[in-house]
Amino acid sequence: MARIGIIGSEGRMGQAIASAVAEQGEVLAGGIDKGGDATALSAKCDVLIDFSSPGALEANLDAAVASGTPILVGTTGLEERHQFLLDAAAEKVAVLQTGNTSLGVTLLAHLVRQAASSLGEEWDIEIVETHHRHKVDAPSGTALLLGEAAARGRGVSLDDVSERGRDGMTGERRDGAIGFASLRGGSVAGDHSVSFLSDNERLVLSHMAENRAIFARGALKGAMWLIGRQPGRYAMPQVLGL
Ligand SMILES: NC(=O)C1=CN([C@@H]2O[C@H](COP(=O)(O)OP(=O)(O)OC[C@H]3O[C@@H](n4cnc5c(N)ncnc54)[C@H](OP(=O)(O)O)[C@@H]3O)[C@@H](O)[C@H]2O)C=CC1
Ligand SMILES: O=C(O)C1=N[C@H](C(=O)O)C[C@H](O)C1
Repeated sequence: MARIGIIGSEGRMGQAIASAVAEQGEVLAGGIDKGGDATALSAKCDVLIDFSSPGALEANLDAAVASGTPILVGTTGLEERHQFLLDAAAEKVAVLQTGNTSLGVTLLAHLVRQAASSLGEEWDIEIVETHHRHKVDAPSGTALLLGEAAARGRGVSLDDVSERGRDGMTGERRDGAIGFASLRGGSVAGDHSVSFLSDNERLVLSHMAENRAIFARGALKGAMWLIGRQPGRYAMPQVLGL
Protein backbone atom coordinates (compact mmCIF):
# COMPACT_ATOMS: atom_id res chain seq x y z
CA MET A 1 0.00 0.00 0.00
CA ALA A 2 1.26 3.47 -0.90
CA ARG A 3 1.20 6.46 1.44
CA ILE A 4 -0.50 9.38 -0.32
CA GLY A 5 -0.22 13.04 0.72
CA ILE A 6 -2.81 15.53 -0.54
CA ILE A 7 -2.14 19.25 -0.92
CA GLY A 8 -5.46 21.09 -1.04
CA SER A 9 -7.03 18.29 0.98
CA GLU A 10 -10.16 20.14 2.13
CA GLY A 11 -10.96 21.41 -1.37
CA ARG A 12 -13.43 19.88 -3.83
CA MET A 13 -10.73 17.82 -5.52
CA GLY A 14 -8.85 17.07 -2.30
CA GLN A 15 -11.97 15.43 -0.86
CA ALA A 16 -12.64 13.50 -4.06
CA ILE A 17 -9.04 12.22 -4.04
CA ALA A 18 -9.33 11.14 -0.39
CA SER A 19 -12.41 9.09 -1.40
CA ALA A 20 -10.47 7.53 -4.28
CA VAL A 21 -7.60 6.65 -1.93
CA ALA A 22 -10.04 4.88 0.42
CA GLU A 23 -11.82 3.19 -2.49
CA GLN A 24 -8.52 1.80 -3.84
CA GLY A 25 -7.30 0.64 -0.41
CA GLU A 26 -4.27 2.96 -0.36
CA VAL A 27 -3.17 4.90 2.73
CA LEU A 28 -3.92 8.59 3.25
CA ALA A 29 -0.73 9.73 4.99
CA GLY A 30 -2.05 13.25 5.51
CA GLY A 31 -3.29 16.41 3.89
CA ILE A 32 -2.66 20.13 4.10
CA ASP A 33 -4.37 23.32 3.04
CA LYS A 34 -3.32 26.99 3.10
CA GLY A 35 -0.77 27.51 5.88
CA GLY A 36 0.03 23.79 6.11
CA ASP A 37 3.57 22.36 6.23
CA ALA A 38 4.29 20.79 2.83
CA THR A 39 7.78 19.69 3.92
CA ALA A 40 6.50 17.70 6.89
CA LEU A 41 3.75 16.15 4.73
CA SER A 42 6.18 15.24 1.97
CA ALA A 43 8.56 13.52 4.37
CA LYS A 44 5.91 10.97 5.39
CA CYS A 45 4.57 10.16 1.89
CA ASP A 46 5.48 7.94 -1.02
CA VAL A 47 3.87 10.46 -3.39
CA LEU A 48 2.27 13.91 -3.22
CA ILE A 49 -0.89 14.95 -5.06
CA ASP A 50 -1.29 18.72 -5.39
CA PHE A 51 -4.67 20.22 -6.32
CA SER A 52 -4.38 23.57 -4.58
CA SER A 53 -3.38 26.92 -6.04
CA PRO A 54 -0.67 28.26 -8.40
CA GLY A 55 0.71 30.36 -5.52
CA ALA A 56 1.44 27.17 -3.57
CA LEU A 57 3.36 25.41 -6.32
CA GLU A 58 6.89 26.59 -5.56
CA ALA A 59 6.75 25.57 -1.88
CA ASN A 60 5.16 22.23 -2.80
CA LEU A 61 7.87 21.44 -5.35
CA ASP A 62 10.58 22.47 -2.88
CA ALA A 63 9.07 20.09 -0.32
CA ALA A 64 8.93 17.23 -2.84
CA VAL A 65 12.55 17.79 -3.84
CA ALA A 66 13.74 18.05 -0.21
CA SER A 67 12.40 14.57 0.59
CA GLY A 68 12.86 13.03 -2.87
CA THR A 69 9.11 12.44 -3.16
CA PRO A 70 7.42 12.26 -6.59
CA ILE A 71 4.61 14.74 -7.14
CA LEU A 72 1.51 14.91 -9.34
CA VAL A 73 0.29 18.47 -9.90
CA GLY A 74 -3.32 18.94 -11.05
CA THR A 75 -3.55 22.63 -10.20
CA THR A 76 -4.52 24.85 -13.15
CA GLY A 77 -4.03 28.55 -13.85
CA LEU A 78 -0.28 27.95 -14.13
CA GLU A 79 1.91 30.43 -16.02
CA GLU A 80 5.19 30.04 -17.90
CA ARG A 81 7.25 30.66 -14.75
CA HIS A 82 5.48 27.70 -13.10
CA GLN A 83 6.55 25.48 -15.98
CA PHE A 84 10.17 26.48 -15.30
CA LEU A 85 9.71 25.53 -11.64
CA LEU A 86 8.26 22.17 -12.68
CA ASP A 87 11.18 21.56 -15.06
CA ALA A 88 13.70 22.38 -12.31
CA ALA A 89 12.00 20.05 -9.80
CA ALA A 90 11.86 17.30 -12.44
CA GLU A 91 15.66 17.21 -12.46
CA LYS A 92 15.46 15.85 -8.90
CA VAL A 93 12.16 13.95 -8.62
CA ALA A 94 9.45 12.46 -10.87
CA VAL A 95 6.87 15.15 -11.75
CA LEU A 96 3.57 14.85 -13.60
CA GLN A 97 1.60 18.04 -14.25
CA THR A 98 -1.62 18.05 -16.22
CA GLY A 99 -4.74 20.17 -16.56
CA ASN A 100 -6.87 17.03 -16.65
CA THR A 101 -6.29 13.59 -15.18
CA SER A 102 -9.31 11.85 -16.74
CA LEU A 103 -9.00 9.01 -19.23
CA GLY A 104 -11.60 10.64 -21.50
CA VAL A 105 -9.80 13.98 -21.83
CA THR A 106 -6.42 12.30 -22.27
CA LEU A 107 -7.88 10.39 -25.21
CA LEU A 108 -9.68 13.50 -26.47
CA ALA A 109 -6.37 15.40 -26.65
CA HIS A 110 -4.95 12.58 -28.76
CA LEU A 111 -7.94 12.76 -31.14
CA VAL A 112 -7.77 16.56 -31.33
CA ARG A 113 -4.12 16.43 -32.33
CA GLN A 114 -4.92 13.85 -35.00
CA ALA A 115 -7.86 15.89 -36.37
CA ALA A 116 -5.84 19.12 -36.42
CA SER A 117 -3.06 17.37 -38.28
CA SER A 118 -5.44 15.81 -40.84
CA LEU A 119 -7.62 18.87 -41.51
CA GLY A 120 -6.15 21.84 -43.36
CA GLU A 121 -5.90 25.43 -42.11
CA GLU A 122 -9.19 26.27 -43.82
CA TRP A 123 -10.79 24.49 -40.83
CA ASP A 124 -11.10 27.04 -38.01
CA ILE A 125 -10.53 25.66 -34.49
CA GLU A 126 -12.59 26.91 -31.53
CA ILE A 127 -12.49 25.55 -27.98
CA VAL A 128 -15.38 26.10 -25.55
CA GLU A 129 -15.37 25.11 -21.89
CA THR A 130 -18.04 25.27 -19.18
CA HIS A 131 -17.38 24.99 -15.45
CA HIS A 132 -19.07 25.51 -12.08
CA ARG A 133 -19.46 29.00 -10.61
CA HIS A 134 -16.55 28.54 -8.14
CA LYS A 135 -13.81 28.08 -10.73
CA VAL A 136 -11.21 30.88 -10.51
CA ASP A 137 -9.12 30.47 -13.69
CA ALA A 138 -9.97 30.78 -17.39
CA PRO A 139 -9.54 29.31 -19.90
CA SER A 140 -9.50 26.02 -18.02
CA GLY A 141 -6.29 24.00 -17.87
CA THR A 142 -8.02 21.40 -20.02
CA ALA A 143 -8.97 23.94 -22.71
CA LEU A 144 -5.33 25.01 -22.87
CA LEU A 145 -4.17 21.39 -22.98
CA LEU A 146 -6.56 20.77 -25.89
CA GLY A 147 -5.34 23.96 -27.58
CA GLU A 148 -1.75 22.71 -27.24
CA ALA A 149 -2.78 19.40 -28.79
CA ALA A 150 -4.44 21.18 -31.73
CA ALA A 151 -1.44 23.48 -32.21
CA ARG A 152 0.97 20.54 -32.13
CA GLY A 153 -1.19 18.76 -34.72
CA ARG A 154 -0.88 21.82 -36.94
CA GLY A 155 2.83 22.22 -36.26
CA VAL A 156 2.43 25.73 -34.79
CA SER A 157 3.01 27.31 -31.39
CA LEU A 158 -0.20 27.92 -29.41
CA ASP A 159 1.20 31.25 -28.17
CA ASP A 160 1.37 32.47 -31.78
CA VAL A 161 -2.20 31.55 -32.77
CA SER A 162 -4.25 31.70 -29.58
CA GLU A 163 -7.28 34.10 -29.52
CA ARG A 164 -8.70 34.59 -26.03
CA GLY A 165 -11.45 36.75 -24.61
CA ARG A 166 -12.93 38.33 -27.74
CA ASP A 167 -14.93 41.48 -27.00
CA GLY A 168 -15.98 44.54 -28.96
CA MET A 169 -14.75 45.37 -32.50
CA THR A 170 -12.44 42.40 -32.77
CA GLY A 171 -12.13 42.45 -36.56
CA GLU A 172 -12.49 39.29 -38.60
CA ARG A 173 -11.19 36.01 -37.32
CA ARG A 174 -7.45 35.58 -37.96
CA ASP A 175 -6.54 32.76 -40.37
CA GLY A 176 -5.08 29.85 -38.40
CA ALA A 177 -6.27 31.14 -35.02
CA ILE A 178 -7.26 28.77 -32.20
CA GLY A 179 -10.04 30.48 -30.25
CA PHE A 180 -11.09 30.00 -26.63
CA ALA A 181 -14.36 30.78 -24.85
CA SER A 182 -15.31 30.14 -21.21
CA LEU A 183 -18.72 29.79 -19.56
CA ARG A 184 -19.20 29.72 -15.76
CA GLY A 185 -22.23 28.68 -13.77
CA GLY A 186 -23.99 26.14 -11.60
CA SER A 187 -22.21 22.97 -10.59
CA VAL A 188 -20.83 21.78 -13.95
CA ALA A 189 -17.86 19.48 -13.23
CA GLY A 190 -16.24 20.29 -16.59
CA ASP A 191 -17.41 20.29 -20.23
CA HIS A 192 -15.05 20.81 -23.15
CA SER A 193 -15.62 20.89 -26.88
CA VAL A 194 -13.22 21.43 -29.73
CA SER A 195 -14.92 22.48 -32.97
CA PHE A 196 -13.31 22.26 -36.39
CA LEU A 197 -15.29 24.52 -38.70
CA SER A 198 -15.02 24.70 -42.49
CA ASP A 199 -17.33 26.45 -44.97
CA ASN A 200 -19.32 23.28 -45.56
CA GLU A 201 -19.14 21.10 -42.46
CA ARG A 202 -18.27 21.07 -38.76
CA LEU A 203 -16.56 18.41 -36.68
CA VAL A 204 -17.05 18.69 -32.91
CA LEU A 205 -15.07 16.57 -30.46
CA SER A 206 -16.26 16.87 -26.89
CA HIS A 207 -16.01 15.52 -23.34
CA MET A 208 -18.35 15.97 -20.41
CA ALA A 209 -17.33 15.16 -16.86
CA GLU A 210 -20.31 13.83 -14.86
CA ASN A 211 -18.45 14.28 -11.56
CA ARG A 212 -15.01 14.78 -9.95
CA ALA A 213 -14.44 11.09 -9.30
CA ILE A 214 -12.99 10.71 -12.82
CA PHE A 215 -10.32 13.34 -12.06
CA ALA A 216 -9.61 11.89 -8.62
CA ARG A 217 -9.24 8.30 -9.86
CA GLY A 218 -7.00 9.47 -12.70
CA ALA A 219 -4.88 11.52 -10.30
CA LEU A 220 -4.44 8.57 -7.97
CA LYS A 221 -3.55 6.29 -10.87
CA GLY A 222 -0.97 8.81 -12.08
CA ALA A 223 0.45 9.25 -8.58
CA MET A 224 0.81 5.49 -8.05
CA TRP A 225 2.52 5.23 -11.44
CA LEU A 226 5.06 7.90 -10.41
CA ILE A 227 6.29 5.98 -7.36
CA GLY A 228 9.74 4.57 -8.05
CA ARG A 229 10.17 6.48 -11.36
CA GLN A 230 13.39 8.28 -12.24
CA PRO A 231 13.38 12.10 -11.98
CA GLY A 232 11.78 13.69 -15.05
CA ARG A 233 8.59 15.22 -16.47
CA TYR A 234 5.88 12.66 -17.19
CA ALA A 235 2.43 12.94 -18.80
CA MET A 236 -0.99 11.24 -18.55
CA PRO A 237 -0.74 9.41 -21.91
CA GLN A 238 2.26 7.52 -20.48
CA VAL A 239 0.28 6.57 -17.38
CA LEU A 240 -2.67 5.37 -19.43
CA GLY A 241 -0.60 3.72 -22.15
CA LEU A 242 -2.10 5.90 -24.91
N1 LIG B 1 -6.04 18.38 -13.33
C1 LIG B 1 -7.32 18.02 -13.14
O1 LIG B 1 -7.78 16.97 -13.61
C2 LIG B 1 -8.18 18.92 -12.34
C3 LIG B 1 -7.68 20.09 -11.86
N2 LIG B 1 -8.42 20.87 -11.03
C4 LIG B 1 -7.74 22.03 -10.47
O2 LIG B 1 -7.41 21.74 -9.12
C5 LIG B 1 -7.36 22.94 -8.37
C6 LIG B 1 -8.23 22.82 -7.14
O3 LIG B 1 -9.57 22.72 -7.54
P1 LIG B 1 -10.74 22.59 -6.45
O4 LIG B 1 -10.48 21.44 -5.55
O5 LIG B 1 -12.02 22.66 -7.20
O6 LIG B 1 -10.54 23.96 -5.65
P2 LIG B 1 -10.89 24.29 -4.14
O7 LIG B 1 -10.87 25.77 -4.03
O8 LIG B 1 -12.12 23.55 -3.74
O9 LIG B 1 -9.69 23.66 -3.30
C7 LIG B 1 -8.41 24.21 -3.27
C8 LIG B 1 -7.78 23.79 -1.96
O10 LIG B 1 -6.41 24.19 -2.00
C9 LIG B 1 -6.11 24.80 -0.77
N3 LIG B 1 -5.02 25.76 -0.88
C10 LIG B 1 -5.03 27.03 -1.34
N4 LIG B 1 -3.82 27.59 -1.22
C11 LIG B 1 -3.01 26.66 -0.67
C12 LIG B 1 -1.68 26.63 -0.28
N5 LIG B 1 -0.88 27.72 -0.41
N6 LIG B 1 -1.17 25.48 0.25
C13 LIG B 1 -1.95 24.39 0.42
N7 LIG B 1 -3.25 24.37 0.09
C14 LIG B 1 -3.79 25.48 -0.45
C15 LIG B 1 -7.38 25.48 -0.35
O11 LIG B 1 -7.31 25.69 1.05
P3 LIG B 1 -8.00 26.99 1.71
O12 LIG B 1 -9.45 26.75 1.55
O13 LIG B 1 -7.48 26.96 3.11
O14 LIG B 1 -7.53 28.19 0.92
C16 LIG B 1 -8.41 24.45 -0.75
O15 LIG B 1 -8.61 23.48 0.26
C17 LIG B 1 -7.79 24.05 -9.33
O16 LIG B 1 -6.64 24.65 -9.88
C18 LIG B 1 -8.56 23.28 -10.41
O17 LIG B 1 -8.62 23.94 -11.63
C19 LIG B 1 -9.69 20.54 -10.68
C20 LIG B 1 -10.26 19.40 -11.16
C21 LIG B 1 -9.56 18.48 -12.03
O1 LIG C 1 -11.63 23.63 -11.65
C1 LIG C 1 -12.19 22.58 -12.04
O2 LIG C 1 -13.22 22.16 -11.51
C2 LIG C 1 -11.58 21.81 -13.13
N1 LIG C 1 -10.41 22.20 -13.53
C3 LIG C 1 -9.62 21.58 -14.53
C4 LIG C 1 -9.35 22.54 -15.66
O3 LIG C 1 -9.08 23.72 -15.40
O4 LIG C 1 -9.40 22.13 -16.81
C5 LIG C 1 -10.12 20.23 -14.96
C6 LIG C 1 -11.60 20.05 -14.91
O5 LIG C 1 -12.17 20.52 -16.08
C7 LIG C 1 -12.24 20.62 -13.67
